[in-house]
Amino acid sequence: MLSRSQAAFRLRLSASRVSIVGAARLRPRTSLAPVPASQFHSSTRRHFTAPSATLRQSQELPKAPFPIFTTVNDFRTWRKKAEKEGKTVGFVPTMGALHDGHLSLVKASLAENDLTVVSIFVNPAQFAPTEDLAAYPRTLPSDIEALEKLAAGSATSPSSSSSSSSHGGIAAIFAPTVTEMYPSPDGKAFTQHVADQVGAFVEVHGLQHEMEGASRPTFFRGVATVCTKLFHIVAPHRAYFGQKDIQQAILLRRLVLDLCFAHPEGPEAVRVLPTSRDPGDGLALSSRNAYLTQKARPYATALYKALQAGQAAWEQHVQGQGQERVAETLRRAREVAQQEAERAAEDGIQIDVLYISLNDPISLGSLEGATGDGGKRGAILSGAAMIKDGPDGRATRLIDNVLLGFAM
Ligand SMILES: Nc1ncnc2c1ncn2[C@@H]1O[C@H](COP(=O)(O)OP(=O)(O)OP(=O)(O)O)[C@@H](O)[C@H]1O
Ligand SMILES: CC(C)(CO)[C@@H](O)C(=O)[O-]
Ligand code: BAL
Repeated sequence: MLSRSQAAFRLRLSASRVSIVGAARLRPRTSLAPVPASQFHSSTRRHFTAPSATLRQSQELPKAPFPIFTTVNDFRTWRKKAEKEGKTVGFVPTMGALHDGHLSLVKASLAENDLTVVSIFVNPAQFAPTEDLAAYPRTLPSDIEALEKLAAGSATSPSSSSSSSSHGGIAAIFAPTVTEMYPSPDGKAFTQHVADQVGAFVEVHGLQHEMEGASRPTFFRGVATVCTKLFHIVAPHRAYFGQKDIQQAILLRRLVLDLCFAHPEGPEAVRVLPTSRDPGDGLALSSRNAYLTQKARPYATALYKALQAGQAAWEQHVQGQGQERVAETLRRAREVAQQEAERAAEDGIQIDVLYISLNDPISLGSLEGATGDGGKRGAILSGAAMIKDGPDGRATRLIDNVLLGFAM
């Protein structure tokens, strides 16, 4: 948790204009329509104003007062300067399409660090070939705008001309290309087919196939791999993640512990912030919520309602035997999920609950039917659901969780 004293850094305002370092094909987008990952950006141009057609288009990008680096080398040059100046660096890895949940992580980083780096990279390695890599929202201009607004709100004093200086603490965006993150000396394009991949990949055994991992078997391999790369490149003192992706956070803490990462500085430096929710109905904010139709949106809270019902059962059964409490928690959550799915179906909205699971917060092992202490050190009640507007509608995959009897 952040202490007040840690939050007391004086943040500095930079008046410099946007500089997209190493960026070429950034293009303004006004909707969430899909853009192929390869089109997002490429290679080596050094200045925003370079006279290529694609760069001219990119002048419509909001004028951000922090640099946007697309190459590892350019980013490292900046990072070395920050190091020399003795600045602490907080890091918020994202896949873009920023919402208030992401911004809550940025705010936490601003409060604890001199400089904050945000990465925006839709990581192909964590998407199975059947998943939504191509359709994933890519909204760089509005992401920059959101960060700029946030920074302007938190700026407290004018900056120096230091090259690692920041605007309200937001110092840099790292938005690399796929080839920058997955270099290919043999010239082969990155493949999402794990069996055909060549090169170094990172796995966290025992944690990567539970819960979400059962439903997305190669997901955490992709996350651990990209976060290893990002941690090496950004070299943050602290990194910020959301509870919404609780398994990811737990697995990354274990990765940092087991592989002796110096940056972030140990598992506790992997900060986990509470899930930001829609203030109206509690739906967990998620970039994928943009896929929901207007008609489906009110039903998207089915999972959260189910988890809340499970949480209430957990709290009511404090005196029960471990297994009784576990069973009742799951029974209630699944019952409400079923009721919510039936209610949605009456209105033509299809909800498929992929799993509702109760797991140990350290081993991530399932507590269901287990002979252990039935959640004495707390439990994660989590789930995933597909929601579809009509039989031919596009499916939106939602996840959510509540923490029972422990905090991150
Ligand atoms: N509602 C939220 N509250 C707090 N943190 C969040 C929330 N949603 C996402 N995050 C965190 O933001 C970081 C980047 O997540 P990501 O860019 O994948 O966004 P997302 O909304 O989770 O997208 P997706 O639709 O892919 O699940 C992760 O650490 C994630 O846990
Ligand atoms: C951590 C992450 C940025 C890695 O791609 C992603 O899994 C996410 O956004 O949660
Ligand atoms: N935050 C989770 C990213 C993903 O679903 O790929």
